[in-house]
Amino acid sequence: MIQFEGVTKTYQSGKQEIHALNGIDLTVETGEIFGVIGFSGAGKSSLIRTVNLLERPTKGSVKIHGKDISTLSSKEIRTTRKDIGMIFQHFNLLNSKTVFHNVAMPLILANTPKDKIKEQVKSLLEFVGLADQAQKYPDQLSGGQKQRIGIARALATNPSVLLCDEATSALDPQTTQSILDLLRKINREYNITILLITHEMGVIREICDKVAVLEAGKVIEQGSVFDVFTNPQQPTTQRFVRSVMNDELPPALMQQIQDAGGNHSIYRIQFHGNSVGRPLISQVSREFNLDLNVLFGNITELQGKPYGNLIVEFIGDRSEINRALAAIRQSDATVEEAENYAS
Ligand SMILES: Nc1ncnc2c1ncn2[C@@H]1O[C@H](COP(=O)(O)OP(=O)(O)OP(=O)(O)O)[C@@H](O)[C@H]1O
Repeated sequence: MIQFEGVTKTYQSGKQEIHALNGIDLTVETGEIFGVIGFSGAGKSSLIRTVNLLERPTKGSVKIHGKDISTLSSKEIRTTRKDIGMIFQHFNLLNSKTVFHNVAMPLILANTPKDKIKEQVKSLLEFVGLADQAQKYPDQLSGGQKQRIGIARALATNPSVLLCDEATSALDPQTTQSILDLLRKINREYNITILLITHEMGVIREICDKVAVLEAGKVIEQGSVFDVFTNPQQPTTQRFVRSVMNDELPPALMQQIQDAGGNHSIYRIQFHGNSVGRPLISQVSREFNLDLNVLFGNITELQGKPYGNLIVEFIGDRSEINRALAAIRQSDATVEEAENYAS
């Protein structure tokens, strides 16, 4: 478990004070994949650097498995470092050393016997799918392969926590997917807690259990990925969610609605849980004698749960529309007026 309690980080830049973190309270439970998202300058790197002991909080504490890491003795720091693996956007490999040597590095530093190193590096390279690349140099490999070496190196000391600093930001979408699959495998098979920072909401959607949104050094929203994606509260969170959950009407259709004039009753309906599989729209149309014009729709999966999103024009008697909306709200669905689309 990682706990941030009132974490503040202030940098001194000449005479200027830069408040990178302003009282962060977050708890990452053991075995969780926790994502922190924010735009550039939000404070993500500063946050992750307080966990790997590269920065000390100006105020507040960071606890790993209940222990405040700022009060550790140098011996405890060495032990704690072994318990925290880290991977980086630009991999941070030693280009003059072989793949084998890069992965072996943390074990060499920990004075591990040579035969043990050989055995462990072999099994790590097998785990990340690079068993046949041990004698190559990083420059001879692709970005995805380099990140796999980074991951093998991070796992060498059997950490219980893995920190990922924009680990897929330099990779193409297909390679990103394979690295995210590998991270999920590490989490599930070894119960390693993963804390990742990213500016890509797709990464959060793909593998995280929980998410926190960071803005100007503060957590402005946090929760389960399902809750935050289906009901984002803050404008910044809504922007991030929109970047991956395309639920906007095509401009030509929007124009058509506006050109038609009149009062449109256009609503956004979100289906969760049991309501996803039900023929709610046709039932409502029949029962309340309404025409329902589906303008947009998609069904996706979040954390293994189906989630549907429809934008629907209700055509018919106003009082019947109101009754229909009340009936939809009674099921596992939420309805809100899509005001932007009305003329
Ligand atoms: N060592 C430092 N000295 C002075 N200011 C710093 C230092 N490190 C970060 N900052 C400042 O702190 C703020 C937060 O930076 P940080 O790198 O933590 O954000 P970030 O969300 O990781 O951004 P990016 O995605 O661009 O890396 C920024 O205003 C940055 O300029």
